[in-house]
Amino acid sequence: MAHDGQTLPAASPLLAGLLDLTAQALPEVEALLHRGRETLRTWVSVSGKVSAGAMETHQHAAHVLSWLATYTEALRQMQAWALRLQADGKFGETEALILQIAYAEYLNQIHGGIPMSQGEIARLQDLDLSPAPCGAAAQTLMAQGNTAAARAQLVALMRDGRANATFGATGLDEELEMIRDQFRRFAAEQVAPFAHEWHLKDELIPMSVIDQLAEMGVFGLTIPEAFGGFGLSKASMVVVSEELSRGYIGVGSLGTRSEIAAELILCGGTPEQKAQWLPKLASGEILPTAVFTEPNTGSDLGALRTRARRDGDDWVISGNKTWITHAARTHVMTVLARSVEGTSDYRGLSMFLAEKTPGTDETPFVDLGLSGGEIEVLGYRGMKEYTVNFDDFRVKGENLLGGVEGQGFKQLMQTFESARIQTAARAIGVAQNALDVAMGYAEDRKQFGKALIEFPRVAGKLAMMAVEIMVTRQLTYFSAWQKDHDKRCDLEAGMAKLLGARVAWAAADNALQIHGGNGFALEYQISRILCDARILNIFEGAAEIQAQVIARRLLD
Ligand SMILES: Cc1cc2nc3c(=O)[nH]c(=O)nc-3n(C[C@H](O)[C@H](O)[C@H](O)COP(=O)(O)OP(=O)(O)OC[C@H]3O[C@@H](n4cnc5c(N)ncnc54)[C@H](O)[C@@H]3O)c2cc1C
Repeated sequence: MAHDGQTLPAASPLLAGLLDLTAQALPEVEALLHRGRETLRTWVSVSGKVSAGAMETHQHAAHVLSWLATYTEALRQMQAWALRLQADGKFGETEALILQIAYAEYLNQIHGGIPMSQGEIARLQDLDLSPAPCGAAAQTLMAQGNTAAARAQLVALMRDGRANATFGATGLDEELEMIRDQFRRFAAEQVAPFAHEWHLKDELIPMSVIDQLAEMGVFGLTIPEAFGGFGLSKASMVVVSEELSRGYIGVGSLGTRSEIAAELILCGGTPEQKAQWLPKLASGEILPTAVFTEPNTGSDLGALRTRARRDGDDWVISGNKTWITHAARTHVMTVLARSVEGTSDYRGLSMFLAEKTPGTDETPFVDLGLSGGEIEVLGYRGMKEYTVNFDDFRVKGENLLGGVEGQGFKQLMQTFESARIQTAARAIGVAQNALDVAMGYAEDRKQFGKALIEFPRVAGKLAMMAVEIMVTRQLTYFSAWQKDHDKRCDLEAGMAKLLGARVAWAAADNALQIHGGNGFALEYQISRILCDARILNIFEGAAEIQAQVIARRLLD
């Protein structure tokens, strides 16, 4: 039944006039953000410009601002989602409870402290914003929105709706939901039953799975039709990544490298490079890998030291790279290396499309000038990570991306929006996977004569997972929508990734807690999901770097 936010049965935990309350609370948060931004601006400005040194001195405050901005955007998108659903007659009780709990919880956290990580709380006083005035609507939401009764009712509805793909309508159109169904079925049948064994045995995802994904068009989803792709939206890429990651993060991440390589070539490649590489990337005939990080250079990529020098028509690359995912099977490496003599910053970097002979698990590297080995890891297995050493490794002259030197860092930055949206989608998938298994366990396991899900502390965890998953979804879908409409979305994509990583980790940790001792047993899937969730805060811009980038953009 559609819920109009005005009329309610007497015993409902829903607040009367919910959409009016949220509409009134939102501008207050926006005003708070505005004040915080101006405060930070005065702290970090030197001669009217943002000073990098001052930003570092005030790093904690800057990151508080980033989290405040992320929560503000999340609440804005939740309101927009609710209004769209209401207009379509789809704003039911589940969606209303999710909106209400999200607003209540995030408003309370904004005023009481936002967890940036477990031990680091973003407080308004860090931006000289305390005490913040709060209107009647916000006060009502904060006091009566996220109640035990609201969480219990949401979980009751979730139990009734377990067959549904998502808890609460996503607000996406029918075509995207059909894509979701297709990939959800695939993940449930071909991925989820095997993922834990691949993880425990540290095996590469079978090529048969990759071949099926290629047939389903995963690698060419967003590549234009003119280059052999499907030319679909980034929103479709989000839905596919969500559902594949819900089966297993390794499978949901197979497309990441293709997405990065395709974006690099689409944005920065010559017409010949586009014609040569894009159709093969789209079909999955070639699997790319991203080769950026070095043992001494991770977050500060601009400082990397791997060298590329001209030798006749060719380039010759020397240096050590690390943490290269799926490096064994790859056919082409997008390598960031320093080609401009006498430089030590991002301006001297160039991007190369370095061809590699695909290796095997036993012999990952067979080409002359290329060596390396597997890095054993906690989670995010299935593609494996490798050190890759270049020792006078030859790359054809025509494989310098765009045919111009010194553009590599800029070219890479152009891929950040898509890569971060895709990583946020992976985080949603992992969080949803955690919720799925936790809910199943909490239904089946009995203590004190009842199913665990009957206990408020257990149900409350499940409710908060569902709420935060929807919040991250809406932020991610918004970023994808912006991207699909040619609007700049680095800020929103960064926020979605930042929040998504925290939400996935919290969901996995709480899901493990619901499993009690069994959650600690390798045999149970949740042990894997916890390890898989942990990576999301590290790669594609570590949480601290993401917050730094967001803060810097907020001051533009
Ligand atoms: C499983 C896995 C897969 C990966 N796959 C790939 C891949 O395919 N290709 C590739 O090129 N790379 C890959 N990476 C590398 C990944 O991108 C880096 O690990 C990441 O960029 C962080 O770099 P780092 O590990 O060197 O950490 P560091 O840069 O050393 O950072 C360590 C910590 O310090 C913090 N920190 C650093 N600088 C600052 C600052 N200025 N202010 C505040 N805090 C700061 C960071 O946020 C982090 O918490 C992968 C990594 C992992 C673990």
